[in-house]
Amino acid sequence: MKANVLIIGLGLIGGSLAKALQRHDDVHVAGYDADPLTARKAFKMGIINSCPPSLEKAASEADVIVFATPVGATLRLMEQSKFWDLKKDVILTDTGSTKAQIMEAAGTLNHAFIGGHPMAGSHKSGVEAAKDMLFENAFYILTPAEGVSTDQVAFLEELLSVTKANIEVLPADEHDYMTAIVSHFPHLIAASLVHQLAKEEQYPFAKQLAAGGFRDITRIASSNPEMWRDITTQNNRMIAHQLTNWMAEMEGLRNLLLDNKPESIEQYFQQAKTVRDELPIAGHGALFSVYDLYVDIPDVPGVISELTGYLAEEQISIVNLRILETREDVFGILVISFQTPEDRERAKNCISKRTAYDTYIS
Ligand SMILES: NC(=O)c1ccc[n+]([C@@H]2O[C@H](COP(=O)([O-])OP(=O)(O)OC[C@H]3O[C@@H](n4cnc5c(N)ncnc54)[C@H](O)[C@@H]3O)[C@@H](O)[C@H]2O)c1
Ligand SMILES: O=C(O)C(=O)C[C@]1(C(=O)O)C=C[C@@H](O)C=C1
Repeated sequence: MKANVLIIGLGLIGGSLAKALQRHDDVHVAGYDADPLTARKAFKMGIINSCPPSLEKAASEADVIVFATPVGATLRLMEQSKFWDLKKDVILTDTGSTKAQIMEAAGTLNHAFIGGHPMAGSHKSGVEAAKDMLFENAFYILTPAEGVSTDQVAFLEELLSVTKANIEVLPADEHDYMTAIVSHFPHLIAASLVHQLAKEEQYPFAKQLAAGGFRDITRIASSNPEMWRDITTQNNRMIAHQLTNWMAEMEGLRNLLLDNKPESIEQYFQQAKTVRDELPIAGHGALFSVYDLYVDIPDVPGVISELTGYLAEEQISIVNLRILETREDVFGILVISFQTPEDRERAKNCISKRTAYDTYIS
């Protein structure tokens, strides 16, 4: 496909998208950042093909404009874009973690706007953290504004296909409700746990003891505060709704603690483990589904590398591997996950052809 793309904001997400777009033969990626040093760095790193000094001029030459800025800045840029001399059929899109306010603003624009949100990221920010494979296998949500044609959505989908993300169209309010559950509210919990540790005065040594568990659950508290300020203020109602649910959950948990019945406490953890273990594999995004193949393998060294070697020879990509600790109710012990049902079918045939191991689809 042929297109001039302008990415505004060349941090983790804009930089990663620019890198992925380099996979197209005929797509020119221009990059702009409020920080000129970032734009020059992105150009030197080969992430973008040009770094025009004038935002307005670059915008007027673009077929697609991507706002990859914190969502507060995106709203301001969308407002400014009303004064840009844009091509009539330009497509505007964004990468923001919130969608409702962005789509409300999109309704005031005179050009096609398709909201976007790749459900993948990191606590790291900046162009140095950009990765061309960041969005692979993650969901990439699109929220087309009213009046946007299916051809325009299809064009954007084709442009984004090189990210290898799973593109899904969703209404903005549903997007914001669900991301409040799986992304925005958990961010507040992570930050609050860190605050609770910071306030500990009786035993300051507790900070030194913070090991795997605390670090795992609070990793995201190290993210860019400006980005999370904007996400939180734009989606505050949905997040507050989750907080209300959480407080009720905590009240129940307090009663569980005060009752101190071992069976009830174990059951609470068991139920959480069951739900957590059954979540679609979180390859990159939280809303990501995979296709599992169960393989009954003997307990001898080298079996896993043998199997993955056969799959590699037949160019079948694996998304995840795990070993089940129980054989109850499942036939296999090694679970290999694939991105598509077709890959799983090819893998099943490959393993059946080249080994004596039984394979099952649950
Ligand atoms: N970080 C994540 O995990 C993640 C995941 C998915 C989506 N998002 C969303 O993508 C967007 C970008 O996030 P990021 O992680 O890349 O942030 P980032 O901090 O890594 O990069 C943002 C970039 O935008 C630039 N910028 C800020 N205001 C600007 C302006 N007015 N004009 C031009 N450039 C400006 C900054 O200089 C910076 O280079 C945000 O809206 C965020 O909500 C983030
Ligand atoms: O992995 C992380 O560090 C993230 O916080 C990524 C994460 C998320 O909450 O899952 C953060 C914000 C996004 O909009 C999408 C993805």
